[in-house]
Amino acid sequence: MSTPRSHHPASDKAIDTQKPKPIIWTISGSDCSGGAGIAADIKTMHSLSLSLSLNLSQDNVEICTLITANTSQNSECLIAVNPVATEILDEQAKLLIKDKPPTAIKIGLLANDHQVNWLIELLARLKQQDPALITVYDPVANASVGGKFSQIDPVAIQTLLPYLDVITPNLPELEALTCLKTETQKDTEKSSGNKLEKTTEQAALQLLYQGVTTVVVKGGHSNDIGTCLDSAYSLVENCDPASKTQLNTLKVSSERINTSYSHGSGCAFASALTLLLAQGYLLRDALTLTKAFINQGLSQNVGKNRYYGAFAIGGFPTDDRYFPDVVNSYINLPKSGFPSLGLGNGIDNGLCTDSSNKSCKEKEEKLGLYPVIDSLDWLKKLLPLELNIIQLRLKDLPFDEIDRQIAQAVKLTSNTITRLFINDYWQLAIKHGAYGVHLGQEDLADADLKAIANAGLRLGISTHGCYELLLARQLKPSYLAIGAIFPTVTKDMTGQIQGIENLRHLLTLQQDIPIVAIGGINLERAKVVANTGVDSVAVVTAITRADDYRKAVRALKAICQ
Ligand SMILES: Cc1ncc(COP(=O)(O)OP(=O)(O)O)c(N)n1
Ligand SMILES: Cc1ncsc1CCOP(=O)(O)O
Ligand SMILES: [Mg+2]
Repeated sequence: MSTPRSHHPASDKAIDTQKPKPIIWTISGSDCSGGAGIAADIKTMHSLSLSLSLNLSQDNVEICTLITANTSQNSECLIAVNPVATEILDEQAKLLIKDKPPTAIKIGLLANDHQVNWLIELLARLKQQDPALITVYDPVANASVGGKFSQIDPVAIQTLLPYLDVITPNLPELEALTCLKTETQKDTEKSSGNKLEKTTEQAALQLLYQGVTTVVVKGGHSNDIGTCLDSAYSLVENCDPASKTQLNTLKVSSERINTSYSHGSGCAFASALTLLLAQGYLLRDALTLTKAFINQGLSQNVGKNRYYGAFAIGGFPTDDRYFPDVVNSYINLPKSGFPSLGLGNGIDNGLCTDSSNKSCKEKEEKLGLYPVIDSLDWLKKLLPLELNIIQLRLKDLPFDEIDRQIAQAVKLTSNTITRLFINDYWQLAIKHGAYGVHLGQEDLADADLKAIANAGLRLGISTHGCYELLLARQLKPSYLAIGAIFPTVTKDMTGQIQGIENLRHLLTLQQDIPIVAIGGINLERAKVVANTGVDSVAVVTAITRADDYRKAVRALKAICQ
């Protein structure tokens, strides 16, 4: 499965227009009432794709349909399935392969074993031709309105698993696929939450060992009436099946939305996930956005007196209230978060100890330009240019030298208006009393966040997409960085290029935390980035490789103010 977002060219306009248009096949049943199946798939993918682009006229997906069954159902009952012959499906697939080869395939209702066997052959062929093909299977077994869709032999499904990137069972479907009991057991008092979760995890593991790459378990049918937890499980690459830490788990949880208008929400879930993966979102972000999309649809029907009970398909979710909580494993979290940067709110920015120094006490409106530099030489050159913030990002130096340079940098910036952030070395930042620390996602795992907060240091955190942003937001940091906005020569950011549209979407989740944009930002791109409303623009080479760094700083400062 290819998950990284594609590299975007320089300008905003080019970013809007030059994304490859994915072709998505949906192999699913038709619901004559239009709420689920193929109809839900088409509506979901077009609606998401149209609203994904800020330029609303651009529908960035091509959808082809292979209908497996013509079902007779409405919002109250399912009375017939009527499978389509595999000869017809095969004829259609052969035609489509010629001029519309798929980027991704969303699979829904499979009506019988013949169809499963046909699909296995088809996927084997297509995956051989294009190993990047994304396949997502929603193993619909029962209709939400009651009634069984198919009597497929579980062994046939097991043979299908190696050709699937993602399978999206709800808890009853997971039980049916694995013969393991999960959280749907009514017996909640006897079994602790943890024990139940283990069983779900074990069931997911079983499917992973049978060959599917990722199992996304939808928690809608769990006994927990307060929350709804969706989890994605995949194996750590090259893991030893005997080892105990072999699972990668992502969990997103939301308050449960009580509505009976959910007909078609499973199809919408798998379709949204397929579209987002085909658009290049990483699994963690595709999962988070899909959950937000589903919450948005379910919320729209709460308390309304509608005559038909279908899930409401909206656009790309941008409203914070629909986004789930990312379940974190942070321990030792400081309760009240980290100090603010004292921007334009009358709060002392904490930089000045000399009360006679007037300029030092001034409050800025915006953080503005944020140079990230790798030496004391650069710090000395930039300090006279009166920047609100600078980061010292030292790499590949002996520890003693890093210690010495950080101590010196703190001295040089004391009693200036410049906030000095130290990258990575949080202990040395505390030791020498720096203004703040910048940490990446991996750095966070080893950092003592309480010690940083207790020492009164500010904290900036790198994020790359909505999952990490929601995760980092829980720490109440002093700022959040989003990157890389564009491809950059400074650091390998393969698969993490956000683009301007995604930056705009992410800004809707910032709450009151200042946002710093970083990665591949030069003078020309800085205008587009600043126009999104970010609080700060961080750059390395736009300054360090400029012909005239003073001129570059002046120009960038003017854009970013
Ligand atoms: C402002 C800002 N944003 C992002 C980064 C990257 O930090 P990190 O992910 O920890 O990577 P390294 O810089 O350590 O390579 C940053 N330094 N500053
Ligand atoms: C450190 C870092 N983190 C994300 S992108 C990046 C490098 C930014 O450098 P440049 O401004 O030269 O693209
Ligand atoms: Mg780091």
